[in-house]
Amino acid sequence: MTRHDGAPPDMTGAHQPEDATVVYLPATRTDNPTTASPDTSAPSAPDAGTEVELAPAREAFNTRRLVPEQTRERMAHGAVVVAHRAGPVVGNAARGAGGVVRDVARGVGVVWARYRDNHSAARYERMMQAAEVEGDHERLLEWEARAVAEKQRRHARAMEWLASPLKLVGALAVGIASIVALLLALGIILAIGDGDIGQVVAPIAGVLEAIRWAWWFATAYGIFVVLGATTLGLVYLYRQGHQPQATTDATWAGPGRRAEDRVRESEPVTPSKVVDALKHLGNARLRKAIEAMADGGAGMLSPIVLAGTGVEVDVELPRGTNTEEVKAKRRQLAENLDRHEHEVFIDTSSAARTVRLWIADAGALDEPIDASPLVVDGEAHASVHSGRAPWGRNLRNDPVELFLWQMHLLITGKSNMGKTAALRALVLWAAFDPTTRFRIADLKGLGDWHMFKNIADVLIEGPTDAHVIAATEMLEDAVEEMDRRLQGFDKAKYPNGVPAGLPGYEPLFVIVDEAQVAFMCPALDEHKRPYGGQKTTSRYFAAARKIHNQGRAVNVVLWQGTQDPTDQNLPKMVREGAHIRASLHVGTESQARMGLGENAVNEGAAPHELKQEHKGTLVVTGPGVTCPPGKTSEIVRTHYIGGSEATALAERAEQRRAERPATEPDEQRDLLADVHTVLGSDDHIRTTDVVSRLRKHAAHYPPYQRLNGTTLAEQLDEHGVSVTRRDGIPTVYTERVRAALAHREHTTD
Ligand SMILES: Nc1ncnc2c1ncn2[C@@H]1O[C@H](COP(=O)(O)OP(=O)(O)OP(=O)(O)O)[C@@H](O)[C@H]1O
Repeated sequence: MTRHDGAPPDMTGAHQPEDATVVYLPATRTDNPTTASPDTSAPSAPDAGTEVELAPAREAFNTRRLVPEQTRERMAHGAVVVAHRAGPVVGNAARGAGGVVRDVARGVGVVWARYRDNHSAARYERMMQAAEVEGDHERLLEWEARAVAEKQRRHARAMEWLASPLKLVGALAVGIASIVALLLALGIILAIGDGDIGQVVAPIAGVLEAIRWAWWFATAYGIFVVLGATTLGLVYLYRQGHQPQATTDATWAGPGRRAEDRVRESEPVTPSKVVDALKHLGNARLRKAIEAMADGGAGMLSPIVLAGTGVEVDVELPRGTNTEEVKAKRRQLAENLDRHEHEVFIDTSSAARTVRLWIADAGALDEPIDASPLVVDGEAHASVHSGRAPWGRNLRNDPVELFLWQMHLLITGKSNMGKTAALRALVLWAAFDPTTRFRIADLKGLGDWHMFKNIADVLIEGPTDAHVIAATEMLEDAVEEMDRRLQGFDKAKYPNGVPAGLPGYEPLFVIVDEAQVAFMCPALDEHKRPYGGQKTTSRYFAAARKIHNQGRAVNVVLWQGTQDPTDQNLPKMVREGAHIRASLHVGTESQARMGLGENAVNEGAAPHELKQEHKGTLVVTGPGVTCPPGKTSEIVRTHYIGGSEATALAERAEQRRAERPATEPDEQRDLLADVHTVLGSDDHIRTTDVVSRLRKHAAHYPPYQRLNGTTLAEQLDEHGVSVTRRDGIPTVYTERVRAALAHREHTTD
């Protein structure tokens, strides 16, 4: 427990004579007692303050000497309150009158500001500004919608007012006519009853008399009524201006402060502050239990320790309260600690009935983190089998590295939160391992993955159905490769499974960014099977499932990045198939559950509580992730590797891969002859089917393993075989291959 330096010994209460009843209080009034610094509350010299009795505060002091900070803050508060109350007693009359006038004037300001607030869009503007500053876009949109609705309501009311004078005159005329008729009817009844015709107008005369009297009263005594009403009004204004909120509430007094003008104060997190924040969580049982503690709650806390860009403290909750109650009040707790909600994390500690609070330094999470070691280290090496990919830093600022060997991966998040960058950072690292192979489909196609053009065996870039079809075929080819590996595996020789570095079993990463595009693709193949969708007939879905089920053991893994997960664009079976699951900011808790799984969210993972402005910050869970003790997920602020840095890294990775000792056979195969062989008795076959037959035909010939439909078409073209579309699908015709072979034979003879 730390103490504020420089606190005079008598302020702790320990050295004060027990009969002392006087302390010195600062003369300066502090408007915000909770933020009064210890120095202002701690009197240093008698002449600096006003002498007043403070027995109750002193008593409180003695009972809380174990928490000096807390006590001193309370003293500060007490001092302010007492000094404030003592003001009128010690002040002179002139100062008192001046104060009253000031308070009345301030009251006018308060009432006017309140009126304006209630009758203009000012409140909405203010809330929108606050939401914007906090980056809370959902709240911003909500207030925007409310502002529009309010403007419409006002407009409708103004239009009603325009039509109202006519209506008012009409209503008045009808009202007067009805009253006159009523009075006449009454007069007639009286006249009949009394047998006196003069009574007919008597009720009307009575009413006129009453009006005359009221006029006389108003002219004779109206001045008193006016004086009385004015006095009441002034008293009301004085009370409004006199309330402390009049000076502290920026919205209703003085010129309005814009939310962004407010400087955020990163006050140190002291034990007293934490206890006070817990006490004011709005949980009566917790408050009462803290108040009943002899040490004022200090015993609940572990020492507050520095933890990365914030501090960490364990709180052992009193009996009768539970950790869930505190976790549910995260926003309140954060605000009590002068932090944003996203700057406070509450975990259940391994100790019973104990929560672990991590409280960021105010604004610290908005700062970018350092560059990736991959960028900084010019000599970067990687081994997916034994190494870990540097990804970012956790909230405690410790490096986070992922173990990726034989791991399927899924990254989800709202658009533009950094999903591609986070996924690409891992792929870039893996590319530094020369044994790795990549097949990449970027279903956005804006060049985010273009730097892999010389590294990946397959690179598909684009968002159309044709690109989805190519991506699906890429997955299906990977399934074939997986099957080949499974069937060709020598179980007798390798009883412990595929060893690292086994030729033909190189780590193959099948990567699909923007995978939601594939699931949502409506295209059908010639057999009316859909490429997209979530049914077992869906080709993309089926291939993804197969890789998830069996790929890991033979080093074929699927890494997918997908936007805004839903059951439609990310079917349950596919998301559950990933070993490592990461989520950047998503809109709702149910999306967080889709991204990370039920368990992780049940145990506290909350990517939906990340903020929109925290790009690149994600929650990750899975076996390849090192999590804090007792936790199943970790919050990571990922290193950002931008496009040009990624390009430079990819070039370096290319060089490293080129330095790899040649393991490829010197064998040179005859493409034209091989294509002719695999075409067999077919007249024509789709280009991608030719590729897959070639891969099978010469399974250990790397150039065929790297082929795709486009590169095959290019190479066949060099041999004089043109690939043309049949029903929109690139197709190889046997006749053309045969003709090219004949032509070659003829020309070489
Ligand atoms: N780790 C990071 N730190 C800081 N900023 C980042 C980080 N990652 C991404 N960004 C910012 O977010 C922007 C979007 O990144 P990225 O393209 O990776 O997002 P995305 O989620 O893949 O978007 P979309 O789904 O719309 O394609 C980047 O241009 C960059 O400005």
